[in-house]
Amino acid sequence: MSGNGHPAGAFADAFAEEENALLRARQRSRLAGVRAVSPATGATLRLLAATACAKVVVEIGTGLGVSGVHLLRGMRPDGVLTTVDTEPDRQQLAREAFREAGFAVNRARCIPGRAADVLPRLADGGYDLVFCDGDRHEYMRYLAESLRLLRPGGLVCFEGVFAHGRAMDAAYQDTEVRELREVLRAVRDSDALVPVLLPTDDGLLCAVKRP
Ligand SMILES: C[S@@+](CC[C@H](N)C(=O)[O-])C[C@H]1O[C@@H](n2cnc3c(N)ncnc32)[C@H](O)[C@@H]1O
Repeated sequence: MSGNGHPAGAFADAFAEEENALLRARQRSRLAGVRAVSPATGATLRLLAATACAKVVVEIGTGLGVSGVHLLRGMRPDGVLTTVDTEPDRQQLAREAFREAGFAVNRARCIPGRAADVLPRLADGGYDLVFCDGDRHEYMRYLAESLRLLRPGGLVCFEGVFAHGRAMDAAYQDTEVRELREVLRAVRDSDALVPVLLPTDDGLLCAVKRP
């Protein structure tokens, strides 16, 4: 059963049929207690990276590399993934996953640190896709940075916006849920973005920056 507990989600995960390097990275994530994107979410990221012919992608929240392998699979063969995480030990294992998946070392640039410190150092308007899977409390900040980082026609994606069903249940009013609702509203209502909320696993909010 997939993370959202729906049989259709489990079917979509099985359809994604992950390779051995991904299965190993997923297993290492599980053992380390780090939540990785579901197979269907990974396949969605791969498709979006391919659709955008992505050459330069930013990921916030490297984890142990599951989403990174999916993104790299969809990107152009000369594309570079810049991936940020506060935990260098996790990034070391992510590098291992990229290597096992057959990607040359220069395809991924792992930057240790807090996204709020690292993102302002990245160049304006040059990125094809920004994938946000770091600190849920910082998603509004990631949105502002993404609008600056993305080229016209580039994509931003936020993982986990359902907060395991809490975001859509008015009974929940904790800070994280309120902040996620704020991101959902901001993306939906932005004149600069064309949004969609995909019900894969824990909710993947995506938007294209208007040219
Ligand atoms: C859900 S995991 C990422 C999983 C990964 N995207 C995958 O699917 O394999 C979230 C990661 O974000 C990192 N993180 C948390 N707060 C962060 C921050 N403020 N800046 C950068 N990374 C952060 C955590 O260390 C953790 O590895």
